[in-house]
Amino acid sequence: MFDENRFEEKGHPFMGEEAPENLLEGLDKFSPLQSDSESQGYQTATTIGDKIYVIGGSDDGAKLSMNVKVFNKLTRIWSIPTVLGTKPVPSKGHSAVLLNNDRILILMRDSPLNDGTWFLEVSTPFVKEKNKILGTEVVAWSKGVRGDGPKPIVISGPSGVGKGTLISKLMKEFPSTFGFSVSHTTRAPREKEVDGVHYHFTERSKMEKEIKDGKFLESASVHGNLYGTSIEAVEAVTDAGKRCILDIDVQGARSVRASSLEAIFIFICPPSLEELEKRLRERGTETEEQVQKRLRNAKAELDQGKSPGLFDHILVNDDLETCYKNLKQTLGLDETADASHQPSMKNYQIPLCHSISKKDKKILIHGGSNELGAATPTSFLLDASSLKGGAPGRTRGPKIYAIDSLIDSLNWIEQL
Ligand SMILES: Nc1ncnc2c1ncn2[C@@H]1O[C@H](COP(=O)(O)OP(=O)(O)OP(=O)(O)O)[C@@H](O)[C@H]1O
Ligand SMILES: Nc1nc2c(ncn2[C@@H]2O[C@H](COP(=O)(O)O)[C@@H](O)[C@H]2O)c(=O)[nH]1
Repeated sequence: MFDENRFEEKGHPFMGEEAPENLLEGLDKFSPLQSDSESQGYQTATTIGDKIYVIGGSDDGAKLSMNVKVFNKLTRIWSIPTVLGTKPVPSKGHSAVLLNNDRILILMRDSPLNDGTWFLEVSTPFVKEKNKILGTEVVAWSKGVRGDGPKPIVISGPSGVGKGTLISKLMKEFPSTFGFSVSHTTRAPREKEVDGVHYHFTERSKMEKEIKDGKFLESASVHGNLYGTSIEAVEAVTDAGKRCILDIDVQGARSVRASSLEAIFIFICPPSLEELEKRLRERGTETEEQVQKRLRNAKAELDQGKSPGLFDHILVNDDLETCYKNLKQTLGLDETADASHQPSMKNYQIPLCHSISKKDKKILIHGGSNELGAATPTSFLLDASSLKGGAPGRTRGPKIYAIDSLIDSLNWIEQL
């Protein structure tokens, strides 16, 4: 049984190499090799309770696959779980370290740290919830994003209030900061709407199947059609290094609030129902019957918008420029600065050959001995003690400290 508090030391996962003797001397605080995570060929095997999670797969020519299968030690039966989230691009192998007993940290060999740090969640709250809904064993991939990263923004409000108009203004003024989460919908495209840009327009039966397969962060029936945010839509924006904006209805906002996606929730109100009706009609995109339906729904949505704890901010969109200014203020954007500007973090390479030591949530990735003062560190300390977010979406907050010399690495071990 895994014991979170014990020290562990893992050898190089694929080559069967042992850590250099002089490093092992310094690692005397760590117990000998443990069996929580072992490897064979291009796979790692991580034991959690009665289950062994085997990650990786066959070498299909130039590419390795990142498949997941589970061996139940009690029943001695292999199973293939439902895998949610975007899986890592295969590399030259990986290391696996169990964290928190609910997720496996995966480090892709010979990859930049920014691209090569992944988590396979096996029993986080998100995975447990999906287990229940889907009735199958579920695991979920989530990429590690260094630093805190900006929170996604959920914008809700009745149809015609001006959500899309405000979002367009924001994306136009801050093109490198924000990215739009392109939803799926079963409604027909409007004249100027482009598939894949405004929405992914889809068939109801296809979308229903994808919802069942767990591909959506949230979905809802809105004004008679299905709408939903796929996990992929949110991840695509984050992968582009942008802050994700979701334009979704109140039911969707409620689902996202209940998920592990930490976001800022903003509700946009009209100055009056009369003005809302005027805007909907003047937009001219709906039939009279649809306008009536949207107005009826607006009353309920306005009530729900006031539900305690659901929205962090409520803004009234009376004068467009005033509301836009308030929105920017709410998001901490001033008139001139592009808020995407974050201090850049150095992106080191995960060594092709490395050993891993772990104590609690601190992981030493030792890439072999390095000359004192060498330009590129080969050892790193990864501190996973303040992880945030996770599947669906990215896991924010793993801290990486480069270790420049063997002496430093021994000092770190002392501090562990
Ligand atoms: N402050 C405003 N004053 C006057 N008209 C506005 C204002 N904000 C938006 N509009 C107009 O109202 C109409 C509806 O706006 P928009 O399409 O952005 O609403 P929406 O909330 O995104 O609607 P939906 O939820 O149906 O997508 C548009 O024609 C837009 O130009
Ligand atoms: N729950 C979700 N609601 C969504 C999503 N995408 C859009 N919407 C909401 O639907 C209505 C109608 O939109 P329209 O484009 O047909 O006018 C509006 O309130 C949107 O916010 C979604 O992915 N999930």
